[in-house]
Amino acid sequence: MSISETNALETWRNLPALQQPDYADLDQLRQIIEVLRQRPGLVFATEIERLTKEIARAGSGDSFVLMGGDCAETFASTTEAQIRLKIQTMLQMGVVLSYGAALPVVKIGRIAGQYAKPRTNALETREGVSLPAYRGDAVNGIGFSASEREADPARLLEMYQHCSATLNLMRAFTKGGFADLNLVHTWNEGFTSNPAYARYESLAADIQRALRFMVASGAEIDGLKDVDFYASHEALLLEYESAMVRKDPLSGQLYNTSGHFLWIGERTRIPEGAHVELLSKVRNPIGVKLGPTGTAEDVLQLASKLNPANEPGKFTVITRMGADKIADVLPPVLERVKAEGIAVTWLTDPMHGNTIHTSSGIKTRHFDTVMREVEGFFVAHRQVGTVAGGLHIELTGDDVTEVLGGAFDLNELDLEERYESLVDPRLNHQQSLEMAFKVAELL
Ligand SMILES: O=C[C@H](O)[C@H](O)COP(=O)(O)O
Ligand SMILES: C=C(OP(=O)(O)O)C(=O)O
Ligand SMILES: [Mn+2]
Repeated sequence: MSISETNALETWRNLPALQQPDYADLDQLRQIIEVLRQRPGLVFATEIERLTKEIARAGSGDSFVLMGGDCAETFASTTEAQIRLKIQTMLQMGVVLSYGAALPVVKIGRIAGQYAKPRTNALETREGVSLPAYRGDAVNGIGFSASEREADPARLLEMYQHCSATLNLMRAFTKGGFADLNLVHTWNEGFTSNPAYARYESLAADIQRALRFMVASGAEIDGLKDVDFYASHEALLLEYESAMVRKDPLSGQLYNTSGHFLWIGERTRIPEGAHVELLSKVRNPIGVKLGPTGTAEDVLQLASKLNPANEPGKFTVITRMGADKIADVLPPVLERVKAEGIAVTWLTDPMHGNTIHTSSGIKTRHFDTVMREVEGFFVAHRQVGTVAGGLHIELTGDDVTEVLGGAFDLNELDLEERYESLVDPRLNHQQSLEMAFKVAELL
């Protein structure tokens, strides 16, 4: 990029930037940012443009978006097994949703970049000692010591490497034959065998019968051998996100190559803030979270900054209002946005408005409450005549015990068994599949 193009990207620096790390060594930060600027982009313009078109289709009801993954990826979880199980879970959910609802499913991981977290409190206090809160592996360490909690710019480069390794595996899994629909029955391998998977097995058997029938009828089914799987994360760390912007040599347009889809969180989505400013400069499809205090006016202002041309697929709103509030808060927002003719693809995040703490202080959510928000989302859209475009959830492919309820009816004691998330509780593999079956019914 030329100097003037780089400067035009820097306007965010003059605006309020919330939730940024407090780096002690700014020289080191600048050096690392320079290195990142020289690194190859992680994702590519053609993939990003294809995703925008796919999200536009979801916005008009011709497909459905499934966006999911960890609340916070960690460097330690960049293992083949963990990445594979996460992708496998998403692929399985995609099959359940698309076969169940007869709709194509656009699969987008919260993956290969989801390493930075906004926090409610800047400090964490334990036994009278206060230290900076953990803000994700991209910023500092989870250990409760002053040195671990110090924001370290070198972690940005480390994150780039983890993203790159994750994307490499993701591309191999989804383009290298693993995602072949003919192998749909094998996707349960690696998960502990238990009766709750019977429903998936029987769906897989149906699909294979259908495929055999298609082959016998002479149909071309090569397209089933690989899938498009996209990467998304919250674009929180402005230094990193701006360092990953590249000019596409073919079109001359700017893309944030840190991920295909980027969203701005509930805490940082101020229309005149730095996050919106930076992301308004790139071609990527952009999402914003909208919590219970969000208004139609917020959506309209954000749309005019992030999608001034009103291009379908470019602007997504991810509502996370809480199961008890969605019925009151969402319909008026949908009415007004519809009346103004603004192109929005609407997703539901039924996790973040429904976080609770158990009596022993564990952060969790209940599967039934989460499902109630999903139902409220479908009801609101049906009522207003807008399109419920997809689902945004926190999940893992591992058999963790972080969310209450589900087919095994996990209780508060179970949460102590296998709680691994460093920030928010995730649906485990079986709860994720269960949700996919339930959402397929709603569709
Ligand atoms: O993932 C979302 C937020 O980072 C998270 O919910 C904030 O959690 P906190 O309230 O524990 O800071
Ligand atoms: C921080 C998150 O959500 P929100 O901005 O909606 O609170 C998240 O998705 O992890
Ligand atoms: Mn979260």
